[in-house]
Amino acid sequence: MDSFEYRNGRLHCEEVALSKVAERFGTPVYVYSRDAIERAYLDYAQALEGHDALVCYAVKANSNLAVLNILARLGAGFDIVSLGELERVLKAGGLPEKIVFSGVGKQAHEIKKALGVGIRCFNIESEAELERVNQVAGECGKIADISFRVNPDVDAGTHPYISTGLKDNKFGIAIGEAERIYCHAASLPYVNVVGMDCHIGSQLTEIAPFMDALDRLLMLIDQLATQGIQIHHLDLGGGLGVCYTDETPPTPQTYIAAVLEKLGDRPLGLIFEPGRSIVANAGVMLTQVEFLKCTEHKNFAIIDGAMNDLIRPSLYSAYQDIIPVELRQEGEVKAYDLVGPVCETGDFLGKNRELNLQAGDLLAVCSAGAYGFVMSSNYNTRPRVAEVMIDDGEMFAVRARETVADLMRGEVMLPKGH
Ligand SMILES: Cc1ncc(COP(=O)(O)O)c(C=O)c1O
Ligand SMILES: N[C@@H](CCCC[NH3+])C(=O)O
Repeated sequence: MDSFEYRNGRLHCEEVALSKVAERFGTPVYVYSRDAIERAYLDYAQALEGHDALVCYAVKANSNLAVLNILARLGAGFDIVSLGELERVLKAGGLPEKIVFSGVGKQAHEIKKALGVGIRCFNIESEAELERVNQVAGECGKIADISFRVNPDVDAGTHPYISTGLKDNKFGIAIGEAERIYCHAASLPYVNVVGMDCHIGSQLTEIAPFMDALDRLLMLIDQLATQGIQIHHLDLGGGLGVCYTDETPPTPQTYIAAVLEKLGDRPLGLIFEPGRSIVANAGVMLTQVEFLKCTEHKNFAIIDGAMNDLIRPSLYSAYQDIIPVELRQEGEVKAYDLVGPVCETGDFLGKNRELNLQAGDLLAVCSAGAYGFVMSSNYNTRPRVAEVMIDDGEMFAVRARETVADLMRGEVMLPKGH
């Protein structure tokens, strides 16, 4: 979290004191650093310089238009999984020819729109989906460039809920069936086989699983060549982990160097789809302590942020650092469970955290730039929070806080007499 540091005991995002952000926009609020996003993207782009390669940011990690626009201006491509994400990327200035479309359940209208704007490639995840893409493309009078997401059956060594490359997972086509399915695709009139992709899971902290998957895919690519099927690009998905607490994931440079070494002089284009490693540590969520509730058994700090604002701790038991926005000299450090106002026992952002707290204190939940706001909900009729971008010492509201009226928009009561 290089962009977030204490200056004279006050947590800053670059030159901006986070207490000022809370004062102006209220809490809870997500705060992102443009500089951190750019540096994380450039780590990938620079490591790939001189190669036929594209970095397609995984929009699902953080789809705020300002985030997408910052990346589009740097020339990034995008990995999307829905029509909504496609519309966002186009609105943010992303180029269709740099978009890859992933996901297990692409609907006909989504495929049609993506074909219409001319995306680069459909990452197909099943034979049924292949048939659908072929049919829709035929109806539109187009030929769709496709890749198959191959499930290499490797253990990514990550949390089971975010592991995707095992044969029990719903994602991709089984590696054992890939040759047959590729041959079938090659016989269809409205698809053009151009690539192969995989994504074995998220928050990987070792290179080995990526390399295992790569070995298996390269063998498959060679096997397909003997059938006359040429693979032009290999898309290795996302998945590179970040440091939430004490993890030491490989840097993009180390990971990419290992990939390039293994590829040698094969004439293969490369695509990466990083999400978390671009935005996680470029953001925090600020929350305020409402009450302290201390008993002889337990100390609770009841905060205004909840599981609906940031669900990772409740959903995956994920650990994210929670640190004070202003360091306090007086008072006493105690172990607190940091719990929100939502009516669920599972509503916590952190447990057993050693903190020196008073009601009214501001806290920053760290590494919240990825899978934070995007996974938030309106549970308990809680409006989704604001998002703020820090750029060059200035704060910009890049998403306004929802109002309760926003939440009721579109709802109607039954008419009288019913
Ligand atoms: C197909 C695909 N690509 C890319 C990503 C982004 O992954 P990460 O945020 O771990 O880089 C995901 C999510 O895990 C995904 O499912
Ligand atoms: N949402 C997950 C990661 C899933 C990645 C989606 N393919 C997380 O918060 O860690």
